[in-house]
Amino acid sequence: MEKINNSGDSSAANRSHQPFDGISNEEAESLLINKNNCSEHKSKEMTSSEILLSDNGEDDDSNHKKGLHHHQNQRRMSLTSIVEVEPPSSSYAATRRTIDLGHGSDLIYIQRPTIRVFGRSCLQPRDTCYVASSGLSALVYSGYRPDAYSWDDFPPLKEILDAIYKALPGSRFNSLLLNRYKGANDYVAWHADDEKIYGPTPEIASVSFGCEREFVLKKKKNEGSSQEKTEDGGPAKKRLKRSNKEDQQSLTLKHGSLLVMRGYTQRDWIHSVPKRAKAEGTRINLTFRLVL
Ligand SMILES: O=C(O)CCC(=O)C(=O)O
Ligand SMILES: [Fe+2]
Repeated sequence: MEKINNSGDSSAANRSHQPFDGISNEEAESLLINKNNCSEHKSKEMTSSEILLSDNGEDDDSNHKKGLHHHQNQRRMSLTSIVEVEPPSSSYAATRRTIDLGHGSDLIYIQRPTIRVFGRSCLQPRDTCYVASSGLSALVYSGYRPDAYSWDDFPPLKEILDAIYKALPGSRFNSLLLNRYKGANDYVAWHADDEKIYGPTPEIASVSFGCEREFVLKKKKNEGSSQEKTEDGGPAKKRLKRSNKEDQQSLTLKHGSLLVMRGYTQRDWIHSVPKRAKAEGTRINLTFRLVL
């Protein structure tokens, strides 16, 4: 992610944008926030206990000091318990430095993980968290390899997954990338989720909570698209430079919505959630994926 990948063809892809009824109010509330359209209602800033997992470590190390606060007997975990989970140990170690000043003084410095964009190292412009079944191939994107949390730590995620299965019979997902957009300036840059671990036609189920945001798709620019190939698979026609309406799609992803990207969407299209000045509230997005 965070990368522009212009490789691949450009055949049309299956997309759907449907109301996602699978999540009860209670469920949504336990996961979130503010159901208002944030451009109409200024959202209250989330308190620290409401903030979903952040791997940025930029505030302090209090979450880590508090240690695990799993309320395992609780049917639904509150956001508080989701927040106060220690990150998986190796990424934690990689981004945390202790400096012993001697004589009983020390410093702890926690670096927010960086990604690489156009060869440059930068901070992710949103917070992320990766949850995956054990034993799967590692996810690596933009030079960043997040460690995976366990599903068992977050019962609400399993319930959301069950609701997705009801909406999408026959689907299967074993991993999840969570994105938290804290406000107008958080975004995800143009990219395709075309990592090999997802296979050639990944199905990605994307559930949104909180502030609605625009989701934009753009057809990849490469020649040799499947649409442009001749029936016998011969050379593609030269592509016209100007883009037309069919080359772009834009959807508003509302609170509680489910968007499914399927078929060759990742091969042939790139997508983004751009910065939007009016999107003042926090948005949580969960993308369920199948690592093959
Ligand atoms: O937040 C969204 O709706 C999209 C997130 C996304 O594209 C991703 O996680 O790969
Ligand atoms: Fe994506």
